[in-house]
Amino acid sequence: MSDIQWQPGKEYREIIYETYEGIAKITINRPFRRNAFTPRTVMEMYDAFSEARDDAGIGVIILTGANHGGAHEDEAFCSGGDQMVRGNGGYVGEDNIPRLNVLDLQRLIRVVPKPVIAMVNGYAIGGGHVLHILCDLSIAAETAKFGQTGPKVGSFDAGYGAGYLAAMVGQKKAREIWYLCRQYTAQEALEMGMVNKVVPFEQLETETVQWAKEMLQFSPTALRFMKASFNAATDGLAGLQQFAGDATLLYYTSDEAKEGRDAFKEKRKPDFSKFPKFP
Ligand SMILES: CC(C)(COP(=O)(O)OP(=O)(O)OC[C@H]1O[C@@H](n2cnc3c(N)ncnc32)[C@H](O)[C@@H]1OP(=O)(O)O)[C@@H](O)C(=O)NCCC(=O)NCCSC(=O)CCC(=O)c1ccccc1C(=O)O
Repeated sequence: MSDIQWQPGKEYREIIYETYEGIAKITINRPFRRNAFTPRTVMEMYDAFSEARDDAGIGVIILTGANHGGAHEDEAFCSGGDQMVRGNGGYVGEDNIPRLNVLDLQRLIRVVPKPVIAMVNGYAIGGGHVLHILCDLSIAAETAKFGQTGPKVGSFDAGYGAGYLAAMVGQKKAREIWYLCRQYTAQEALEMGMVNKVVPFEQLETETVQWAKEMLQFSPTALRFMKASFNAATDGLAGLQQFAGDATLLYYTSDEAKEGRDAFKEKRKPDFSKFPKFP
């Protein structure tokens, strides 16, 4: 898709993890099923996002789908849960336990304190559509298609897939998307505010990496707080917890907080008198 020299990272079975100059790229690699996810795919994505989160050299994460080598119109970002492994109580993996573990991944994409870009190379459908919605930014190929299928296949996402989508595109449009199970073009997704930019398929990766590089020039702490503050506005107490956690992290790095810690360790009374009481 581009001539960017991605470096291979940790190895997985159903996804690919690569890095390039501060950017991590996570690619769902099940093109024969339009990149539908199994419990294993989701566990691997969870692990890869955690890997990118813990790596202090990584500032931006890209999520995308593997191409299967057909016409661009056939490519997929992700077609949601793999219906072939859907059992009674969720999606069944090799351990025979039925799971809806994509919900854990949704939370992680929200709370990972680095911008996540959905590089939508083709179909973003069902649970795959929800994943792109949850990413901080979405860059789409002109040929990408968007939509929910829940009511058609006996499923629904009444969490982020409904409420956060409605916050993004408006109540009427979100209801249309879910009630009618239609597919929308990349241009329509752009007009609805679900996508930041649409480019020809051939330029998708170069454009996405360019957006990542622009953000990498900026203060990671400022970007972290902006992400947390956008989440706090929509995620209730869980959003506030994330924002509060970031504030605590920043506070831990201050001499004022260190005085409290050091006084405890040195078995003395803390002296906070020297710290300014800002207006
Ligand atoms: C994506 C399509 C529109 C692509 O169409 P097309 O290019 O014509 O390709 P096909 O010939 O249909 O597909 C090629 C090949 O892939 C198989 N396949 C495609 N999608 C899936 C899938 N999701 N699961 C299993 N297999 C799939 C297809 O059968 C073909 O295989 P062959 O062997 O070659 O025949 C189109 O494929 C399509 O519409 N796919 C289905 C989309 C869909 O309905 N997805 C499921 C939605 S429900 C969901 O994702 C639940 C997610 C979830 O876990 C969840 C749980 C709880 C709360 C929230 C969620 C959440 O939503 O995240």
